Amino acid sequence: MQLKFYKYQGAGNDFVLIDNRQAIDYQFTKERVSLLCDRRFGIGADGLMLLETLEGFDFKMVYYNADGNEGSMCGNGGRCIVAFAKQLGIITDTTKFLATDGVHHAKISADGKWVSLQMIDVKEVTRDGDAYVLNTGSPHYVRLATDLAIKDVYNEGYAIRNNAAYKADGINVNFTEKTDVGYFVRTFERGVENETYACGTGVTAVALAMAKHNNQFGTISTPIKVLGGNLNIRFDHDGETFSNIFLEGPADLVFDGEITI
Ligand SMILES: N[C@H](CCC[C@H](N)C(=O)O)C(=O)O
Repeated sequence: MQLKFYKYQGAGNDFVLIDNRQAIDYQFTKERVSLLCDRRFGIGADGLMLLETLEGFDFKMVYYNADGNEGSMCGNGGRCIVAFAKQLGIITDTTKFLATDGVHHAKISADGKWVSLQMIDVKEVTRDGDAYVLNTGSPHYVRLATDLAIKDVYNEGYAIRNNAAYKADGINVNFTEKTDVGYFVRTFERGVENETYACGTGVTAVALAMAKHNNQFGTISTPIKVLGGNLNIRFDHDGETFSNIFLEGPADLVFDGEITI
């Protein structure tokens, strides 16, 4: 059978999107998803998403990591699926959808290429040595770094993701460095098991962790540069809770096609 797919990217974090409103008679097993996401044997992507119908919501987002495991929340994927919903004519400029971590609201520009996505509130930020650990829909480790442009993110990220504390459940590892206007971030992603060009829940985690690190309170806006582009995080911090968190950035359709499955 032929599977119609759409390939999107948000700041270089790329995804296969499938319109599953008609509930395709096909099991998206771990093996099948990892093959579809394989850059040599398949379409190639950091993750795969199904857009499904759900009463009370514009749609439901089902997210799989490139290794085929059903993942936790994906921020850039969330932004891309909002752009996909607009392209399909399901939404116009605002939306409410359900993802694995709960309800998300988002806004999309008239040209469909810029998405502001509300993320879940965050209350708990813990420490692991000099790093910060928090869950922004997915679990993240955030550590300040120097000379980030030439850092060995793959090997250092791999070592942290696979150490005794994180090996079983995995974690996404973010390294960050201050820039003139905000932060530069590079991320080793669980489920891709490699560095990606951007990670939405990861840059969100960095923005929150740095607000805590720098004792910043009130309404904060943090521009973040990643390998694949630029993102912005807006949020409120009252000293205990991070709320009204918005991840903002580009989302683009790259191509669409059909693949024999
Ligand atoms: N790329 C994603 C993160 C996917 C989450 C995944 N790597 C996991 O924790 O299972 C993002 O933009 O937030």
